[in-house]
Amino acid sequence: MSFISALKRRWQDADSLVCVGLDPEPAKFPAKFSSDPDAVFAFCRDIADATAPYVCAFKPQIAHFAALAVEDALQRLIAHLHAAHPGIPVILDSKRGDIGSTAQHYATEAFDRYRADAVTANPYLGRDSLQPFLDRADRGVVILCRTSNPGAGDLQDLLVQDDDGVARPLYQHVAQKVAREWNGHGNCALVVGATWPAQLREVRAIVGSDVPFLVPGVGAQGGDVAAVVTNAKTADGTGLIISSSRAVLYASTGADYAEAAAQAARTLRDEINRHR
Ligand SMILES: O=c1ccn([C@@H]2O[C@H](COP(=O)(O)O)[C@@H](O)[C@H]2O)c(=O)[nH]1
Repeated sequence: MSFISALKRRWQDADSLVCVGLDPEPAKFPAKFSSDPDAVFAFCRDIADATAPYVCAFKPQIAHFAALAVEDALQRLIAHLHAAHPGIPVILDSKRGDIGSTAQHYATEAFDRYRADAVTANPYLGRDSLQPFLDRADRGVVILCRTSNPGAGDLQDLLVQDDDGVARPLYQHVAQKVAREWNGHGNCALVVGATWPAQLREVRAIVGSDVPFLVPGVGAQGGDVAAVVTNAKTADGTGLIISSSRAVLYASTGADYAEAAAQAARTLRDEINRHR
């Protein structure tokens, strides 16, 4: 099943738009992991198993594994997610982007090595840099549009003339490219941060209802859940993958870490659903 089909099914089956981000930081792990040589895998597995009933997707962030030189733990974690939670799509957050010949290797890394259902990608190098990802029709390509960080506007807000001579911010061009040219296989999604409610509304107006949004920035970054849902949901009350990492992962650093993570994911799901 394609990424988009699996996502749509999961939105319905779990009645959830929540994505749990898997961003391991061993310094924040509960004490029981201090002498575990496989702590990164074990902690992420426990969090995923506890939160699975409440999510539409998982999003491991590759830098958190690579910095610790535990890419093998990421590989085993994604294998575990597929085996233990079939039907929950896995989005590898690696924000790749390079010339086409190298991008081909990044696509192989994400989809064949890690077996991710979707990958985040940076559009800055243009269409050919995304093509190896776009060509994998069964997998998702989640393209950075308006990111959640405070400096997002430094480049993404720069005004650029479109083909009709109208000046638009760069992030709107990305949205237009996806809607009009890059989504031929129907496998694109966009990253739009929860910290930018006005831009969420603008981008939804540009792309319509066929392009899901991955929305990081609720929880630790302070994004307003109600504004996200109100401004960016589609007519059927879906269209969103609202991602939270630290606020779920480290809801408790005590022995109850898994239960606390499950509670945080459930609470977020319920808050989102009140506004759908
Ligand atoms: O615009 C973006 C794109 C990606 N991210 C990633 O999402 C999580 C956010 O973590 P929180 O702990 O929920 O703040 C993290 O992996 C980022 O790399 C983003 O925040 N904004």
